[in-house]
Amino acid sequence: MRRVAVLGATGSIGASALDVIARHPDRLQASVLAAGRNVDALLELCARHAPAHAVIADEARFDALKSGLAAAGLSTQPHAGMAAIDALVAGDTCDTVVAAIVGAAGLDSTLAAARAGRRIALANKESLVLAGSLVMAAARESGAAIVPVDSEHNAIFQCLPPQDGRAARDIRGLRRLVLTASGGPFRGRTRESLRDVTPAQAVAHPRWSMGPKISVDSATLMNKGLEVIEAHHLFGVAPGAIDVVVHPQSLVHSLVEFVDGSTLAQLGLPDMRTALAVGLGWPERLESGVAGLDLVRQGGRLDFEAPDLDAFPCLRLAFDALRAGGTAPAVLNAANEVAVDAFLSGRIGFLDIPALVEDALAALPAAEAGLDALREADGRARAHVTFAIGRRA
Ligand SMILES: NC(=O)C1=CN([C@@H]2O[C@H](COP(=O)(O)OP(=O)(O)OC[C@H]3O[C@@H](n4cnc5c(N)ncnc54)[C@H](OP(=O)(O)O)[C@@H]3O)[C@@H](O)[C@H]2O)C=CC1
Ligand SMILES: CC(=O)[C@@H](O)[C@H](O)COP(=O)(O)O
Ligand SMILES: [Mn+2]
Repeated sequence: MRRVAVLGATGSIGASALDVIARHPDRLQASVLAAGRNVDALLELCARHAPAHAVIADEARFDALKSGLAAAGLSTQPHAGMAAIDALVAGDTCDTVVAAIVGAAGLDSTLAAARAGRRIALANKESLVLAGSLVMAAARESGAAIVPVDSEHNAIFQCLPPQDGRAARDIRGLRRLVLTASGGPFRGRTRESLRDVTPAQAVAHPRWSMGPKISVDSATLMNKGLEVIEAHHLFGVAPGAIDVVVHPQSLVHSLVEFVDGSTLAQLGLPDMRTALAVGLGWPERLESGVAGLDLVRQGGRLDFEAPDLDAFPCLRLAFDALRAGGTAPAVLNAANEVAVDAFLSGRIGFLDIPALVEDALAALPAAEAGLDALREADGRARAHVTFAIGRRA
């Protein structure tokens, strides 16, 4: 029996992970559920999955969690605070961790899981963007297997022969990785036409149902930029050997090209339960609830086009940050998180997102990247963008 800690249980990935887990009561058990602030949703999940532990990151909500569990007659142990999540992940409560907290807030628990040698089904791409070298080094040292569940990286993981259950690195004969991008809700639009788009329009992803932050990232193409950096760390591939192609149907989840001219791809319906079944079951294949792919019924065509870096400069900014190295990806990520939050709450416009990220990267030059320096760069980028937004108001 694999005991699984689902971090970000109340979110979109959390729901997909718990759906797959519930299909395999003989093999998988949700032993820890962790959420940020949504106590009611967490209590509902506890009633359905009966985990041994439940954590709410917002400490002010501990009493609500505790009394809710007691009122429901559940024996689940309540905890509060981010440190409690890290301690549970590192302790004897689980052997597998679904890392699905959104944003840089997921870094500490991902690192805790990597240091503790857990099998990690990794959705929280921001932890790799912020501190990829450190997370990967910690996993190598402890023996933790990282199985990427971000759909593109999961596709590449399936196309490459995994090494000891880990994402393959230093792959002989590899020419390049090709990440597919849906193009988001604004594919085909000019930069100028994006000036007044609303948060509701930006989160209306054409193919995937996801949380608000990653949906906006898909709309700006920052999601693909973050994924390029994620792929660099997971698979040890240089930025010049990672390409992005827009594929609006989101059926080809990514491709791997070899020096002999072969290209391997993984295809499937756009449903994250497939990637999570791979992450939770590997090397076994688990039934996920996702139907097979009928290419004729899906419209009978697969389209591909180049990304428009003029309308969507975030992808270029991410490549620039990866090439600059050091603290630059941490600055990119933190600036983007603050800008996306401001966009979602109506304080800035859509085109301000790339402008603010570019400004932060220019203002905070890349420095050497130890964990303390990365945290400091993250904090300085947040302060810089928050100040810049305040000045505009
Ligand atoms: N959704 C998808 O299909 C995909 C997502 N990903 C990645 O997976 C991650 C999660 O995305 P998604 O599920 O869409 O996001 P959601 O917004 O749907 O969910 C986010 C989850 O994180 C929790 N959370 C937020 N802050 C904290 C915190 N400080 N401590 C603990 N938990 C916290 C939220 O809890 P609460 O709501 O209770 O506050 C919620 O459970 C992101 O990194 C994203 O990039 C990658 C590929 C695909
Ligand atoms: C499901 C998943 O992995 C998302 O990261 C998805 O890729 C977002 O779609 P975009 O290709 O539009 O960024
Ligand atoms: Mn993805």
